[in-house]
Amino acid sequence: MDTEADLFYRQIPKVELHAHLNGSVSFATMDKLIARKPQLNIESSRTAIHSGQHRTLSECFQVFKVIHQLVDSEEDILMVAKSVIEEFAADGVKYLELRSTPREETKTGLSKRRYIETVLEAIHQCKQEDVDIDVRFLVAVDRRNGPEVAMETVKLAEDFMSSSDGVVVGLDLSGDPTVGHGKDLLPALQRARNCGLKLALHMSEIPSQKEESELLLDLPPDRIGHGTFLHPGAGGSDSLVDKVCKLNIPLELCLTSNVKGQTVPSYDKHHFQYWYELQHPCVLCTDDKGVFCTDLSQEYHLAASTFGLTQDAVWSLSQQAIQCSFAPEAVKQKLEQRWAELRPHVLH
Ligand SMILES: CNc1ncnc2c1ncn2[C@@H]1O[C@H](COP(=O)(O)O)[C@@H](O)[C@H]1O
Ligand SMILES: [Zn+2]
Repeated sequence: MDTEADLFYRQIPKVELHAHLNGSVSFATMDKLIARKPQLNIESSRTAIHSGQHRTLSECFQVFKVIHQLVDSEEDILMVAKSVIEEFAADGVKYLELRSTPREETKTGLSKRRYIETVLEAIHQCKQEDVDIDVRFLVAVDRRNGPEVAMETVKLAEDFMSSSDGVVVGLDLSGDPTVGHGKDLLPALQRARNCGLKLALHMSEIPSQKEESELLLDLPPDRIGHGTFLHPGAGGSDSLVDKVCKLNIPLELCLTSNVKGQTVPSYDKHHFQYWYELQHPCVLCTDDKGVFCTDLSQEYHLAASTFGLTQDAVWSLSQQAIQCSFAPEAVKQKLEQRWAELRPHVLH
């Protein structure tokens, strides 16, 4: 273990822009949830993919189903959200955009509105407790649930955008990419865009989504999640790459998630290299730090060691992420200032 290098990656201030709440639950929190619900008889080995292990992407979605059984009440969501925020802060994340799919649970009387309110309450409590991190929220649309639910979710997000004091900033499109087609969700996404919600869309996470990505890019999104198969070398096209470049749409890249989920064969084949060489804005993210057993420091470390990035380059990468966030300009400026102050303490 190279502990000095580990320290460097932990010490750099970081911005996390792609983190699914229920995929980010740590082992420690998972153990608490399992102990709360012994009747479910769930083993902790079913809620995470450990080092060296791989799963197909569809197996990853089975893992989320298990986690959703464990997180099904206001009490659970509050605990999970608070712990996840504290863990990101402890890892040196200064600005976090958390995303989550509002769920209704008849068993516990949870409504989608209460779901979002509870996440916002967790964010509020962390702020009150002076946890050193600025947290915003993206309401997530699970593509599997179809156009009506997507529209209903957008309307909820709209309500919260105006009532949450700037905490709800955007909309995420995620869920199993093999299910449904983005064209059916365009009216909902268009509406979200028109009312001022920022769009962070999972795109081309699997090879068969070329046509869908063309359509989604015409919205256009404000950020792209993964984009693994956009470029010609991966079966995408020049036209897709040209659109992304012309519109300068940042990519959220999640190395461990893609390798463990087997959409990328190995770290050195990750599309980070392609886009980084084009000098396109790339933001390293964790996706699901709990499920994939990682954290943001580790993702920076992995990118640096795989692609030979200098400490200066790593610093620039983390700093550039500020401008890719959905934070208001004043917050971005404060973060830039923070980075400038910390630089001499971290870079030698
Ligand atoms: C691995 N790649 C991925 N691709 C697509 N969607 C993903 C994902 N990882 C997570 N999610 C989405 O996030 C949900 C879990 O968090 P929340 O319950 O919303 O907090 C999953 O059910 C899925 O919809
Ligand atoms: Zn994701």
